[in-house]
Amino acid sequence: MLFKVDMQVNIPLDADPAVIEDIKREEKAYSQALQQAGKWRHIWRVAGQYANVSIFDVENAQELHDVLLGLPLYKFMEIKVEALCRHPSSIRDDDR
Ligand SMILES: O=C(O)CC1=CCC(=O)O1
Repeated sequence: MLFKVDMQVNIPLDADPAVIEDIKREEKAYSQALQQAGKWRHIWRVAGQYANVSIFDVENAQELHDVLLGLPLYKFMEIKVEALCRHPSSIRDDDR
């Protein structure tokens, strides 16, 4: 199943910069491993915001839930999820 996920990151102003840098490093590794596995299909920065728009390709909503709760930055995020389905005009074979 494909899902569009909007992630807005809100780091508290009083957070320890060294701790946050560690979490961001973990976040990058976590995200890139899921991208390599084909689960996190796309990630784009939203211009002008500390936010991204991502497309996930997972088995079901439970798997997406588990992936999102595992994000190292999860506790600093506002997350919005929308389920996607194939558009009748799509020419892509891998859209489901
Ligand atoms: O910077 C972000 O948008 C948060 C994030 C998600 C995956 C990643 O590597 O950074």
